[in-house]
This record gives sequence, C-alpha cells and structure tokens, in this order.
Amino acid sequence: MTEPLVEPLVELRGVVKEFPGARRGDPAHRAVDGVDLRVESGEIFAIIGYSGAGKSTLVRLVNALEPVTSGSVVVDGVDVTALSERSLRELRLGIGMVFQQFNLMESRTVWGNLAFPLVVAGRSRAEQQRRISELLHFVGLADKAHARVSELSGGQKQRVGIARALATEPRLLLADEATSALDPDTTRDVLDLLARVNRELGITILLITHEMDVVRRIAHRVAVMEDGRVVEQGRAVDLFADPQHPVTRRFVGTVVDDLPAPDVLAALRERHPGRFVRLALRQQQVRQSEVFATLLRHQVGFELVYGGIEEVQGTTFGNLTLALTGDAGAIDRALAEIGSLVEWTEVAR
Ligand SMILES: Nc1ncnc2c1ncn2[C@@H]1O[C@H](COP(=O)(O)OP(=O)(O)OP(=O)(O)O)[C@@H](O)[C@H]1O
Repeated sequence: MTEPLVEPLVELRGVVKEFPGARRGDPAHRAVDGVDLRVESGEIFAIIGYSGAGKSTLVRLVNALEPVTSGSVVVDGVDVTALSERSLRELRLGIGMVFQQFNLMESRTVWGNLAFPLVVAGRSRAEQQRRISELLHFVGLADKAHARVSELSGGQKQRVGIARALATEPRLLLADEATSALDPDTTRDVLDLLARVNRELGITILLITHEMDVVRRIAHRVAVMEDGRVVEQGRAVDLFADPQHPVTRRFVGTVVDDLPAPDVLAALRERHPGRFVRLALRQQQVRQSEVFATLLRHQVGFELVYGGIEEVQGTTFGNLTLALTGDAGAIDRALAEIGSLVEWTEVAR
C-alpha cells in the first residue's frame, strides 16, 4: 500500500532571521537560526520554547510580517518570501491570527469587531450578517453580539478573537500564546474551542506556547525551540514518551511528574526502607497490574512513594517510584521479569 500523500500547508527550509545589533557596529542578533519545519494540512502543530527562543519571530515570518534573512517559507504552495505587497495582503486574508492580548477594538461591540475583517475583505452586508451570526454560534457567544468588548471576560474576549480570526474562512490559524493571559479553567475552554476549530472546520493550527500543558491537551505534533533553533520535533505523544533533548525533558517534566526533587527523595528514604525503582509507564505498555502481580509472586513488598499518571492525546503516561522490600535475590528476580513489562530504572542514592 502506498502512503497517503500529505501536503504541507506550511514549510520552512533553512530559515534564518537576523536583527541588527542594538548599536552601530554591534553584531547582528540571530533570532531564528536555520529552522526546517513542515506543518501538514489538517494538524495542530505546536512550537514550544522559553521566552526569547524565537517563537514569535518565526510566526511573523510565516505570515510575512517580517522578511526572512535567508531560507524559504512556503505557505499553501506559495513562497511568501518572494511576494509583492499586494499578494501578501491576499495571503494574510487566508491566515487567521489569534493573540495573547486579544487585540480587539475594546470600545466596539462584538458584532463590530467581527464585521471589520469582512468589510476589509469586501463582503456584502448580507454576507456579513450571515457569517457573523454563524461565527457567534460556533464560539458560543450568540447572546453577546451587541455587548461591548470591554464588558467581556478574558475567556469571552478570546472567543471573539478566535471568531474574528475565522471570519474570512482561513485555511491556517496562527495562535501566539492564545491562552497565556487566561486562568486554568478558561484556558481549558479556549483550548477545547481551538480543538473544535481544527476538528469540525478542518483548519490547520500553528500555535506557539511556553506551556507544555497546552501541547498535551491539543497538539498533534510539536517542535521545541531554543536559541533560534528547533532542538527536537515529532508527534506530541512520542515527545512525552521519550524526550531526548534536555529542554524537552524539562518541559515534559512540568506535566508528567518525573522524579522527586533531591530533598523530597531524601525525606522519602527516611520514611520508606528498601530499594527505590522508577517505573516508566508509556503508551500501550501500561501493564501495572502485571507488574504488581509479579512483585507479589516473588514475595517482594512494595510501596508507591511518588509519581502520577497523565494523559496525552488519549495515551497514558506516568512515572511511578516504588520502594521495594524483602529478600535481595527475590527483588532482583522480580525486577528481571518486570523488565519485559515496563521500563524501570534504579533511583540513585
Ligand atoms: N524587532 C526586533 N529587533 C531586535 N531583536 C528582536 C526583535 N524581535 C525579536 N528580537 C529578539 O529575538 C529573540 C527572539 O525573540 P522572540 O520574541 O521571537 O522570542 P519568543 O520565543 O517568542 O519569546 P517571547 O515569548 O518572550 O516573545 C529575542 O532575543 C528578541 O530580543
């Protein structure tokens, strides 16, 4: 069977962006340093990195708000680095933008904010009416059409921001820290809405974030950025299961409890005698009951001293630290068997 042809909606090849140094004679600053990236049509792709990693700059290169220093940026089959101002305006009509600070006209009504991009796109009155009412229903704000934006909560504002981004029926949505100004509950609602935009409307989403929880909740694939470079990329589940780069490990550690901190570990050792091992529960390999049955069969005592289970895109992840007690030989034999069920490591003293 041949692989289905998946066409990238966004493709970056060897992209470099330099900004001039602050003073004359200062060296140029490389905000983006040779990035290769493919965002497939229909997916939610996340770029994660700490502040200053170059994420926002990268997004500004995709919608050509900034010119690249070198490399190519292809959106929907068109190299945006070679477009005229006029063609750029057309390109941007096909890309919706969602911002951290919403960027709405606060003193205008929700309706007025949604009408704006439609007027710019030259839609008739009747079309504006139809589209705005459709959008308001989709984002669950049909009763707020005539409210001023300044009267809305942060979560409602971001719903308006998303509706506005969708107004001209873009194929691609760029979301720049769309939930970073929101509390955890509202963040969840807005992420659910973005997932619906992707699932029900088939819109590709490229989002940037510094929160691994955002990636865990909605991203299909993810690229990790540090100092202008992509240090690791792949399916979100694979990065959670087996992060390679230290930056990725740090991000994954914010969501999946890895190991207790040294002081916690010391306190745990005071309270629990025995040999500490850590089980890494991953994807389909989660067979906890078999692990515990094996320990019991070898008459090894066990206590769960640290850890937790999380879900990433319907897949279970977790790290459990156990304190094992009993005959040393029996523990060795039990661990040898357990090695075929799950990955385990000794927790160093
Ligand atoms: N217009 C500019 N002129 C000069 N330097 C810039 C400009 N825009 C960004 N930079 C620099 O490029 C680097 C990357 O910035 P960028 O905003 O892309 O990072 P980021 O990962 O999005 O971080 P944050 O989340 O803090 O915005 C930073 O060192 C920043 O100071």
